[in-house]
Amino acid sequence: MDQPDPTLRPEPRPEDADRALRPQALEEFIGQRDARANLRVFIESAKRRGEAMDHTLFHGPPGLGKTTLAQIMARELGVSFRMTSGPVLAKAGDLAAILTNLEARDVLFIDEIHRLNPAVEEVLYPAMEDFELDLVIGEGPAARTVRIELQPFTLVGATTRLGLLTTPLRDRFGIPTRLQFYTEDELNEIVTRNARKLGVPADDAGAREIARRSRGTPRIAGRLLRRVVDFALVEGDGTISKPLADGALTRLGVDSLGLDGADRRYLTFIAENYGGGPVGIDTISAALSESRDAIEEVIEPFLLQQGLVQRTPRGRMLAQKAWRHLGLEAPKRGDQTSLFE
Ligand SMILES: Nc1ncnc2c1ncn2[C@@H]1O[C@H](COP(=O)(O)OP(=O)(O)OP(=O)(O)O)[C@@H](O)[C@H]1O
Ligand SMILES: [Mg+2]
Repeated sequence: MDQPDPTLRPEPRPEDADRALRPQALEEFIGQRDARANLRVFIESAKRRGEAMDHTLFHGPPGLGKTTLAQIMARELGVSFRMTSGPVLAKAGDLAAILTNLEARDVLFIDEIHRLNPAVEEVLYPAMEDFELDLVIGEGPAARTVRIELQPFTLVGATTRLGLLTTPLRDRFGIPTRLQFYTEDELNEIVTRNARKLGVPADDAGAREIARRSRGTPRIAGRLLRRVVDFALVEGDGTISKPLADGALTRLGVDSLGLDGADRRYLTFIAENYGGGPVGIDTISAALSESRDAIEEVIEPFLLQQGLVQRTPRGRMLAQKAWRHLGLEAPKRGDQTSLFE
């Protein structure tokens, strides 16, 4: 089975040379209006009080700006940014070493926080709540606990899977923030600005074409822009117009809704093998050779948001819009059809 083109997936890739394009200040960060407005207040308040800002949890699909916002928070708070991730913190001691090295009000960013080892998570609770660390030293009857005071700090967690967080951990975040897919207008602004930064200007229709086909995701917009820039420089006149963007994106296999090969395989499978569903996630996962996690975290959120697919208790179902997009005729289901229009 053909593998999805990694360029078009929202997960981070090593070749993401997007540091130059990453917004550095809250002011430069486009979109996520509500989250941004709230963060501005909480950051300003923490600064006026001279205290560490409350622990903040960013959740939402990959590539929407969780890491970027965490970095911006540290910069706006004027503190250091320390970064680690759930899978990297294997032992309680790993986390303890990081926590004891934090300075007052620092931001500690834990990416993929839903993948913390339970023993490490135990250490995190008192650290988040009381800025204290209970360390067990030694083993067996000689074991004893020492309590270490920590500097007050801000934990910023990020996860694509809020549902996998334990309740005690979730409850310890004062500021839970859900990131949303970006609108076409917001992505248009991001693409226009980034094209200018890359020295290859885009006219409005050109930028909009890239925005429309970026799956609501700035990371994908950044990647598609870089590829379109290549076409503009080599086969075009060094600027991005709609025909140029359209031609480049079509050659990259990005369709008019921004769906890539994996998305289309998912939709086509349900259409052709299950008459539009319902079909269970495990069946889809086995048939497409994609992990269930990848389907739930990466493929489905955008298809659900676009109203192409519905989640029902009996499984996934295609909506009318998906049939239209695939250019297929939806089977007649009697009175059920209207439910999924
Ligand atoms: N609001 C924005 N404006 C401009 N660029 C953005 C914005 N949000 C994100 N980006 C860009 O999109 C890319 C992905 O952002 P980021 O790494 O913060 O996503 P993420 O949510 O942490 O993803 P993951 O879940 O995979 O870790 C970065 O290159 C960043 O520069
Ligand atoms: Mg990230």
